[in-house]
Amino acid sequence: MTAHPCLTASSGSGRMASSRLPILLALVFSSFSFVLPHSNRVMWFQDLFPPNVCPINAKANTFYGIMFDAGSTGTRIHIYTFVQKSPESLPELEGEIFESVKPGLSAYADQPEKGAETVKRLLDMAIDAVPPHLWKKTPVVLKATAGLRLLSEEKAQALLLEVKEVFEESPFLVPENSVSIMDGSYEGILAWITVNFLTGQLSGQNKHTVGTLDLGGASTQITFLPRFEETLKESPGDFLTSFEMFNSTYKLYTHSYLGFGLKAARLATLGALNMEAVDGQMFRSSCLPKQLEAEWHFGGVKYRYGGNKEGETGFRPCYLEVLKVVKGKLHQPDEIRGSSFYAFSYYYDRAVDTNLIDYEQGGVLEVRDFERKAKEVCDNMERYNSASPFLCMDLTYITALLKEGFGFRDNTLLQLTKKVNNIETSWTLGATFHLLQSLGITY
Ligand SMILES: Nc1nc2c(ncn2[C@@H]2O[C@H](COP(=O)(O)OP(=O)(O)O)[C@@H](O)[C@H]2O)c(=O)[nH]1
Ligand SMILES: [Ca+2]
Repeated sequence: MTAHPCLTASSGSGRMASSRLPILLALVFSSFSFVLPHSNRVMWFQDLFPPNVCPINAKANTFYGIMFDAGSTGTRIHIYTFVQKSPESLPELEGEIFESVKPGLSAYADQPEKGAETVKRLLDMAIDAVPPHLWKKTPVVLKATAGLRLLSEEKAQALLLEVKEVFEESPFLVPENSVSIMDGSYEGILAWITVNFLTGQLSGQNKHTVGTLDLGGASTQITFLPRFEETLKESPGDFLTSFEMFNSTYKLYTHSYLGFGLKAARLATLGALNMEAVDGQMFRSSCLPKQLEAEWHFGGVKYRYGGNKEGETGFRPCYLEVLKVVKGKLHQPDEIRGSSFYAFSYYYDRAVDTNLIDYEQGGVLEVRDFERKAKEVCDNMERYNSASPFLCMDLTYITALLKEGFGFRDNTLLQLTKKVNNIETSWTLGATFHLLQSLGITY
């Protein structure tokens, strides 16, 4: 059978996600208020590539936005497709093409050109996905997060400069400030916008927004819309930010804790975070299998680590080690104790790794579920068959971060979500809305 031309045109390894399921996501670009009309439309060829993202089938009313997430552990491209069916109707978010590469840009701190090359390879996917006559109208932006925040200014800027060159050489629209390090508070706000938009909470009268928890490699964010006056009064000033989008102003509680991402926390637990010259030093922990001795590369630095050969291992000593990393270091808003949160990134990944949730479906957990798994893994470390020697440490850190860091209760509910209506729950969608808004792009 001959492959459909659409498949040939977009045959990269990219995955196309379409918001084809009952909800079609519509947005009003003029006012940027978003509505969620219902549709049971079945798209032609929908399981492979919906026609609207196939260049050969692209309709005149399709437009695109390209957002790169330069995270500490990987670089990802999100190519969003919007469709306006008639001049009177509202443009709709139609789908997303998503692809990622590892490691992240910060691993190329001393080879900025090589780092930029990884961005170029991802951008080539957009050349296939966006029809040529729309290239000039399609904005491309890269925002870096904690990995680059932790590099020296000089090294980070060298990387960003090389990426900027890649963008300038591409046929896409390169807005001012298209390559930058994102402020941590935006990371939380934009992820909150994404999740609440995708779950339909930003439209209509009865807005019941949900808080979001993102656990990256190098930093972690918590964001929610405070309901109680107390929270506004008791929070440090820089934890509260007003943000305007979709014709509403949201006064959000948000904070990004740099150095509290899962991988940075491993280094902190090992006592190796921010060590300038590691020089073959061995870092040991009771959270690792006793006999383990290995090497680990993070942010372009090599670390040697191992288990407590002679000493204790297991959940209790591990928890005490990890506690030192989080105890008293995070602000604890009372209001969150009883509420439920959407959680993604490494919360999701580690819950999948330990069969707490299904990879495709996600699920709802209580904070104590992470603790139960941490005990199970840490107290059976020699027998537990895990892909990563850090599984005990990671689960213990997640438990301590949630309970002792943020102050959640054992029974606080966490909605573990990777995708909503087939769109990745990432700050990148919120950032794309913001970008299109600032560029005044309407069809
Ligand atoms: N759901 C979702 N998770 C993502 C996406 N991109 C990265 N992640 C997760 O983010 C985590 C890595 O964090 P990363 O962004 O590299 O580090 P950061 O710079 O500290 O935020 C891993 O758990 C990834 O699975 C995405 O588009 N969607
Ligand atoms: Ca991230």
